[in-house]
Amino acid sequence: MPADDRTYEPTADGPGPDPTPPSPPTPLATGSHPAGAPSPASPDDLDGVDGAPVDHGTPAGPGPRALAARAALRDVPRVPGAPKPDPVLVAEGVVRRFGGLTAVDVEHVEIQRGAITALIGPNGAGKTTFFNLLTGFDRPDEGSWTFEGRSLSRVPAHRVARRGMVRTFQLTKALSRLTVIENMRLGAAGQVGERFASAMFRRLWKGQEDSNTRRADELLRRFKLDAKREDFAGSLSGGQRKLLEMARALMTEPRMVMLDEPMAGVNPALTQSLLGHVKDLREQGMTVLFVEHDMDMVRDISDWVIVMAQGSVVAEGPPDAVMADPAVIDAYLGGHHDAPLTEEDEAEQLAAAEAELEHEREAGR
Ligand SMILES: Nc1ncnc2c1ncn2[C@@H]1O[C@H](COP(=O)(O)OP(=O)(O)OP(=O)(O)O)[C@@H](O)[C@H]1O
Repeated sequence: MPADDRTYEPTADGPGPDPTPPSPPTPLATGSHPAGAPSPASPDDLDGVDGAPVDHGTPAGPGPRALAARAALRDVPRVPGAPKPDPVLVAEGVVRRFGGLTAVDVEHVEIQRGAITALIGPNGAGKTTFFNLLTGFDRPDEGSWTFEGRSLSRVPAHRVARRGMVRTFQLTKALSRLTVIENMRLGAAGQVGERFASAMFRRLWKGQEDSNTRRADELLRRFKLDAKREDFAGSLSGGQRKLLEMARALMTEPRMVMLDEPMAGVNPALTQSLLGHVKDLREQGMTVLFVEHDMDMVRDISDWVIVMAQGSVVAEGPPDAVMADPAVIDAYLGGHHDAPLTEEDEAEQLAAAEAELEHEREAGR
């Protein structure tokens, strides 16, 4: 299958060693930064890509677009699949099975334009699989969805990006071996996974001194990564990688940005800066959908929260209401991956992992 037509690009390779481990999936726990606390922003954070000042509403309170998003969602019924006043993304009957396991079974979901929506749920709830489907990195067994009123079903990832919807994906090993500016140039091509990264990169390298480079440099300045321009992406800290992922996603000037665990592996020193940047996306008129286990972040920046459990949407509403919902707490407590492993489970998982490794070794011979 030609590179441009592939639909599934697993990004199993995570980033290299990070100074801070990812935050554990603590069910609905709160941590270092207070719920709902505004994030302090430096004056630099208030500049848009084009230099226009952007008010993301800190530290004085929510910005104008945040207030508008919350007002628009105020009367939305707090039920799974609730219709939104101005949905930018509508998914209908999306099902993805892996053998006998139904990983995603979303009856109906709508994402409000211009709002920050969090997608939460226990480990294995199907959040990442749903992200992969919506962004063309995987194909569903059933279902359809539209973005800005046009069908996106069966549209491959790079075309999804061209339509204005991008997602961040982890910096794979291949991308870690490229410099920061090279990663940014690659971002101009839309979303590509590791397998195609180097091929795409060679193609892009030809016209390097073009407008893409100018935009890349503007974004690097905005995300305070300009000093790292020529460094290998693999040498960045966990938080800087997240910033790079976000900056790279903005290369295609998207209207909707999907962030997969933006806080995982981020040093507390960079937390507020990252939150500020996500709020900036909303203040610039973008829609944000993000998967996150860090409930502080969810509370702090979301206008709306959608909860998945066992593949389905089980609750929706504003952050505080959702987090107090007994059905949500049950869903988390019922998340089988969150339960402590028994010794037997542990031995079983170890044996399965060893068998898989052995299988790979044999296949490689
Ligand atoms: N390629 C695959 N092959 C087989 N099963 C898969 C595959 N991808 C995901 N699954 C299974 O589908 C279910 C949903 O996984 P998914 O990663 O989407 O959950 P998640 O909510 O993103 O979890 P987490 O919060 O831990 O990232 C899990 O049971 C997972 O093991």
